[in-house]
Amino acid sequence: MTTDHLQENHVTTGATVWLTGLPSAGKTTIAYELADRLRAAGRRTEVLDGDEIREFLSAGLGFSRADRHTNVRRIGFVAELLARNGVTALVPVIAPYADSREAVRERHAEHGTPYLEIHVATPVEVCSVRDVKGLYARQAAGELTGLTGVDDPYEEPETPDLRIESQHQSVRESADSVHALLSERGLA
Ligand SMILES: Nc1ncnc2c1ncn2[C@@H]1O[C@H](COP(=O)(O)OS(=O)(=O)O)[C@@H](OP(=O)(O)O)[C@H]1O
Ligand SMILES: Nc1ncnc2c1ncn2[C@@H]1O[C@H](COP(=O)(O)OP(=O)(O)O)[C@@H](O)[C@H]1O
Repeated sequence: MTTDHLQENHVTTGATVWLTGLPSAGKTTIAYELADRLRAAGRRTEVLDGDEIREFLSAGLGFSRADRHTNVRRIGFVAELLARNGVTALVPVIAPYADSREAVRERHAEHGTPYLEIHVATPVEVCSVRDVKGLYARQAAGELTGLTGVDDPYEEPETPDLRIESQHQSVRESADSVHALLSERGLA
């Protein structure tokens, strides 16, 4: 018996798509828009939402460098497991430190699992106006410290697979560009 029928018009390879960027950059919005499309096309897809992960898998972790590193590595571990088993894992998580992102990339490489890094590169000036969760306002009011991109580091990816300037695009266009990249790589 051959497995040719599995290959015909049907992508069976999973992948991790990590959307990194500042709070309010557009990571979550793009991830859910893309998830809808991939599911409509019959792909198995999961969004590993940062807030949900922090409620369950990473309960108790804060926003220190060490805690963020632990959080990102845990999420990377789960994403790789999903991706290795045919799921497209979409990860809208800040991941502010280059070494944490590199650890996740290496883990995927060790297992031969496809990994794409998307930098949602919306400038802090735009993010702070969007301020979806009111974090920038709280930081400005002195009610919060250690906000990524304001008074906590964000190490920009130097060579992402794709950079999105969401301030110049609609949500649809941003999701299109990630979808196109997945298709180009034979992953959608
Ligand atoms: N101090 C500080 N800095 C940054 N972000 C903060 C902070 N406090 C709370 N939040 C909210 O938590 C979300 C970031 O957590 P993540 O698990 O996605 O990111 S990471 O651990 O920093 O990689 C992040 O979600 P997004 O806004 O979707 O990026 C914030 O809503
Ligand atoms: N091209 C775009 N891509 C993604 N979000 C956009 C875009 N243009 C405007 N937005 C808006 O920016 C906000 C981004 O919020 P969110 O996705 O929660 O950000 P993050 O997950 O990065 O914190 C949403 O209100 C969304 O509608």
